[in-house]
Amino acid sequence: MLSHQLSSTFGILLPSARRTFATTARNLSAHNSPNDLPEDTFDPELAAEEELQNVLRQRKTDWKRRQRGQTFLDNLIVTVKAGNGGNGCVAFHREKFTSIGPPAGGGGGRGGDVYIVPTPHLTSLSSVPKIVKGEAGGNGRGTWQGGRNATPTILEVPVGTVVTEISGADPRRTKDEWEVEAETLQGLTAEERLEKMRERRWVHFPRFEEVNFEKDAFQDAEAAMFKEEKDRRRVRRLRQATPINLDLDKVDEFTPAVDAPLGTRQREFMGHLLARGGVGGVGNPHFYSQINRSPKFATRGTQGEGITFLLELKILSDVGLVGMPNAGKSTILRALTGGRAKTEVAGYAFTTLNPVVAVVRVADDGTFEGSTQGDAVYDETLIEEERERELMESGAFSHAPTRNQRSSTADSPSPGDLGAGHRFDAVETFRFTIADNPGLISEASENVGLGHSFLRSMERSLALVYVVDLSGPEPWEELRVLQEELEKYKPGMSTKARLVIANKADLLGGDGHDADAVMEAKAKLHRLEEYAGKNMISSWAGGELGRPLKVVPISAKYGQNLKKVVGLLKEYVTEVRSGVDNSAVKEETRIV
Ligand SMILES: Nc1nc2c(ncn2[C@@H]2O[C@H](COP(=O)(O)OP(=O)(O)OP(=O)(O)O)[C@@H](O)[C@H]2O)c(=O)[nH]1
Ligand SMILES: [Mg+2]
Repeated sequence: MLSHQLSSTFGILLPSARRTFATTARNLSAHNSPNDLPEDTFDPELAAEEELQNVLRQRKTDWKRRQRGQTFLDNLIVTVKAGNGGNGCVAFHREKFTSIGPPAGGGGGRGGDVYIVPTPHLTSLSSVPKIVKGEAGGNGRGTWQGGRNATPTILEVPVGTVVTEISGADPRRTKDEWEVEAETLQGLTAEERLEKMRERRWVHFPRFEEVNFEKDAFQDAEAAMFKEEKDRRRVRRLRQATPINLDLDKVDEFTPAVDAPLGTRQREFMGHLLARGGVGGVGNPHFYSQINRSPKFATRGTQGEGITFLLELKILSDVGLVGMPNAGKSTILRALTGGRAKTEVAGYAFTTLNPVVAVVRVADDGTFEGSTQGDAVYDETLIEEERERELMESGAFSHAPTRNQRSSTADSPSPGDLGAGHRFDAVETFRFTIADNPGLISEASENVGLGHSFLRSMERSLALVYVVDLSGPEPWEELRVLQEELEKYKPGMSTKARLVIANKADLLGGDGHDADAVMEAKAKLHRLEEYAGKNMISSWAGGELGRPLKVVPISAKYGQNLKKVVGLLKEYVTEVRSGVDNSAVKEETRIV
């Protein structure tokens, strides 16, 4: 929608049309000026392919919109049921010349435990199942063959997930095996109840059920079992009194003990235990005694623990970008990280579907990683891919030095000479995280557009930054809507805003020689500043006084004036992190 407005107001080519000119990217990277127009080399094959890509992307976006934020999950209730233990077996040994052998039923295997482990490969809880079932242990078999122990189930969740056990009187809590049994036994006579309870606990030799019940040996075994079960129940209740609470904010790595004796088996780290599997039942040899030399019963395995958990994904970032679709939030993120953050940029609304958090690294002199990229242009993802492919095919990278070669030839580099990536480590003195969010539109707080699940994740940013499209007809109107939506979602939320970024300033002011256009651009920026100064007040981090929001005009695409933004953000982040206000008002530099 906005790109249409842009194209008509400022006479630039629509992105989809622009992409069909194969030389666009090369032109932009060679001259690096917004006013250089591409040569007309239309490639119908490329155009058709790009059209198809566009349709596919648009379809994905439409589907996502229809889901109303359902596919981005940042909180989820998961019921975990560990595996049941395998049943014991009733069998007697048979072999040649031994017609009546000793009892030989094997025990059941252990039920599978369920573990949880954080992984950096996931970013949302949408792939986490709502019900997790552990594997059951194998049943015992004849000739003393024990059942197989079940392999544990490992539940992978994104890093930053907080796991809370739902316990107590909460109706969402999973009932334990005794509560479930009590429910099923309700309304039955005493005899029926005993029958049901025995059925759930014992395995009998075929047709010996009634005989077993009469035997003293069985009744003793049953009494012992009930006592043991009582202890098990008490242990389970004690465990429930201290609910599991985990904050999985880093990837745990298995570090083998260095002082372990040689030959000790190191247990692999599987994650954090959520639910313990059931114990396997015992086979009939277990009940062999002088008074019962032919036990014809065995026990069933116990049930695995069933626990309900609330998983919450906390996407914590220092700064959250808030803006309408197409304002250029993703481009800003890419420009600030020197293209390291891989977030999609395209000229249609709702390109970004899930929040993306990236780290901005700053050196002492205000240089940030993105500013080390020279005159890089942060264009739409498709155009950049195309540009890279063309360069690769033309062999432009064949003589490029490797990372090692680069570092060995550099003598005493200044921050500006260093490229992005590990080499920036040497000069980095400050870092903060910034979250690119999906676009907000009017009524987003009523779950229109991509819904309010994103507003919830924005809520977790320490500070917010508005991003508006300065080339749009009324950027102040965008600002008003954004503020209104934040307030409607949660009153007071807009006071977290610290800055207004007026993006796409390169589209204003003509080619710089047209005095009228420059005046017009300046007047527009002035009006925006006036609006922000009058209507938008951010709260001090530590006090009650308000402070009007600053407006910084930038061009994310051409990386202009970003140093100013990074400088201010560094200041604000330090302020909100410490809860103390120390902002110094400095004169703004303008690029129009
Ligand atoms: N001329 C110009 N175009 C820009 C600038 N920043 C972004 N754009 C273009 O604006 C369009 C939208 O950019 P995105 O970064 O995808 O916008 P967004 O705010 O992330 O959009 P959504 O993810 O849909 O909310 C793309 O075509 C960008 O190339 C800029 O500074 N100047
Ligand atoms: Mg985006």
